[in-house]
Amino acid sequence: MPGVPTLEAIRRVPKVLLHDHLDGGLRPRTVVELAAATGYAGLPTADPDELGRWFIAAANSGSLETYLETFAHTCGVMQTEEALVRVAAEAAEDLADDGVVYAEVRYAPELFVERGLSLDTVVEAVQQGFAEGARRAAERGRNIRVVTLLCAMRQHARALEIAELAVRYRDAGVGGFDIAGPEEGYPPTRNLDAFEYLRRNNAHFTIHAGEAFGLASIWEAIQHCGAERLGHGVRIVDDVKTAGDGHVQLGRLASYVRDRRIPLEICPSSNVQTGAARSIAEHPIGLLARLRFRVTVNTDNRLMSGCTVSSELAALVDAFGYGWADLQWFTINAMKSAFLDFDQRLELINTVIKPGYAELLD
Ligand SMILES: O=c1[nH]cnc2c1ncn2[C@@H]1O[C@H](CO)[C@@H](O)[C@H]1O
Ligand SMILES: [Zn+2]
Repeated sequence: MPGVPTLEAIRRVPKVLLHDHLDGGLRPRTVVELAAATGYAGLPTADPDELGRWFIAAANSGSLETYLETFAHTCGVMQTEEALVRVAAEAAEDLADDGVVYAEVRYAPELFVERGLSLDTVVEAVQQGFAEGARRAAERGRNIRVVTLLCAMRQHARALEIAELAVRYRDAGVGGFDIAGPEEGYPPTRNLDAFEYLRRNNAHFTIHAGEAFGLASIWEAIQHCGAERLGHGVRIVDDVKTAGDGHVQLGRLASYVRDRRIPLEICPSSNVQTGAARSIAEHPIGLLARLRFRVTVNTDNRLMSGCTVSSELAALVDAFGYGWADLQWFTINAMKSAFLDFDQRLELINTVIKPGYAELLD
């Protein structure tokens, strides 16, 4: 089936996901059922279809801060071990059904302790859920490997504690660390102690930067904090100048990011919803991919954007005319950038990804 990649065909090829939030990927029906089971009374509606539409509309706000308000409801229903196990298991199954073969799913453990769970219990419940979900998917012939990333929230002051948690569980499925939450007013250097601790312990971390705020945030994340990857990072285009004759010139920071092959975890639909990009067609990913930055394509929040990895890729095919070779490039970029041992990354590239695209490339 070479030719233009359709959504159905894209769903069948192996894909890799590096930036997906556990609390942004629940099934609407699960939110409703967990609200009933746990006594959470804050949902705007108990009808799953309506609720799904509500999340997308509410997240379509044009600002990161308003977009983030929708997480009160998902976190509200994720305060018990049973709920965490179920949400993680369903996430693994949904990603596997979309053809994702390797995923890094992130969440902030500190958001799930409102009813007395300990941080350790939260991590163990989520790991159990992913193991169960991956096993159920494998029974249906869908193999997926899921690694978790622990986020600290920028506006709280628990980053060091969460970094320690990530290191404590690194041999139990936790692949790394991240900071999330509102970007403006919360520069990554506020959490320098956490990043220094992680580096001393040879641990992996990415930082949400260059989404709602610009180059200063990206520069701090890389040069002060030592981030290996950038969550979003789209604002790096502010350091790329295109002259009237089409000549493109990279500033020092953009050059550094490209030269060092620092992965950009791009989430197109999410960026349109928060106002970081005007539309998919005008999204900086087109330019960044053309300039051969280490671009990866991600969902961010499947519930709030009503998307999957396949639908994000299909939207890019529509907007930029990408073919199978481009989709394989995004996928291999992501696999190369994963917080996974080098030999395991290589094995997935050679035994799963390349064979999955081989007959589509002419
Ligand atoms: O695009 C984003 N930028 C910054 N923070 C985000 C984004 N998406 C989700 N979260 C935040 O990350 C927390 C942990 O998963 C979520 O609760 C949400 O507040
Ligand atoms: Zn994110």
